[in-house]
Amino acid sequence: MGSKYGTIIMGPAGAGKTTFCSALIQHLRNNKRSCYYINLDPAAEDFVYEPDLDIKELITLEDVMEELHLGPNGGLIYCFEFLLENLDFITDPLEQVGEEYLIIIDMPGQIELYTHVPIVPSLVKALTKGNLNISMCAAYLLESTFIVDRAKFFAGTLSAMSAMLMVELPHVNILSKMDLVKGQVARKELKRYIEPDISLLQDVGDSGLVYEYKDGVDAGQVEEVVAGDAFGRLNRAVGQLIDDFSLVSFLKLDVQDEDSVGAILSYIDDAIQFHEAQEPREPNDDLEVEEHEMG
Ligand SMILES: Nc1nc2c(ncn2[C@@H]2O[C@H](COP(=O)(O)OP(=O)(O)OP(=O)(O)O)[C@@H](O)[C@H]2O)c(=O)[nH]1
Repeated sequence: MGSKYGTIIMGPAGAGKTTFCSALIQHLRNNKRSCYYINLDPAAEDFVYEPDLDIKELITLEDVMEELHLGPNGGLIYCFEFLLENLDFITDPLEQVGEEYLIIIDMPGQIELYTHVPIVPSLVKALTKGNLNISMCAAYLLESTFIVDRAKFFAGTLSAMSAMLMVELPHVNILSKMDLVKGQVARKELKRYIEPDISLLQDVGDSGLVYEYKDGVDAGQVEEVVAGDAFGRLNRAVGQLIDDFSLVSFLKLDVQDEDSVGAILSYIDDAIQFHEAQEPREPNDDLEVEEHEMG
């Protein structure tokens, strides 16, 4: 079975997707592995590594907004609908990509593309089924700085869960920008976010406090949260939902640390079963197959 392997990098705007792609490409190069980098953000401009395939060669957000008088979000949806109508733009070049490559797809940050409209699910289906049959996982990034606001962190966790359910791929969830989480209290508390602990939400309701880790320093008690009963009940219900499904846990990413990038790559490799396919075949394997077919 010939196959192809890839990962689609998703997450909210500014979560560090493109930065992670660059770190991943660098790490793959250091380890003499090949990759095929695709940019699907029709507004992205600055890349450390030039993409092998860039949606801007097909359509740009700037042109769409100007010619069709659309805003940035409507324009982005249009760009993706256009891509879906011209899928050979992406499928044709991918036909040529060998199984030793890791295909990396860098997505835009508008999460409505995964959660509100079935655009990304349709794209994923086209890549993972049919001729291409790419073994693919999603890497979903959420900023670790979100932990300054627990409700925001859980909202982010919910959107990760929603994306998981929509795209139906194995998911690797990542807390990015770990270099910004400093200070002992922050590090200690972080464990409760890696496997989201719903009592964190309860704590907010009970104490009425949130903590700010400003520039990595614990700034302590900075804000009163008016946690009315209804808000508290909603938080608990959302927390319970996340807990019941036990779907979301996070890996920590520090892009400056090669080991951290390597660790995440090994989760991605496992999710897409990359290494199983790369194992060298014994010379006799082919013989056995032939004998079996003949017999
Ligand atoms: N300190 C720190 N900053 C980071 C890290 N990763 C990304 N950034 C910064 O965060 C900002 C956004 O990073 P990007 O990689 O462009 O994020 P993105 O998710 O691709 O953004 P969109 O494509 O706009 O959704 C940039 O200013 C980066 O320099 C990180 O690990 N640590």
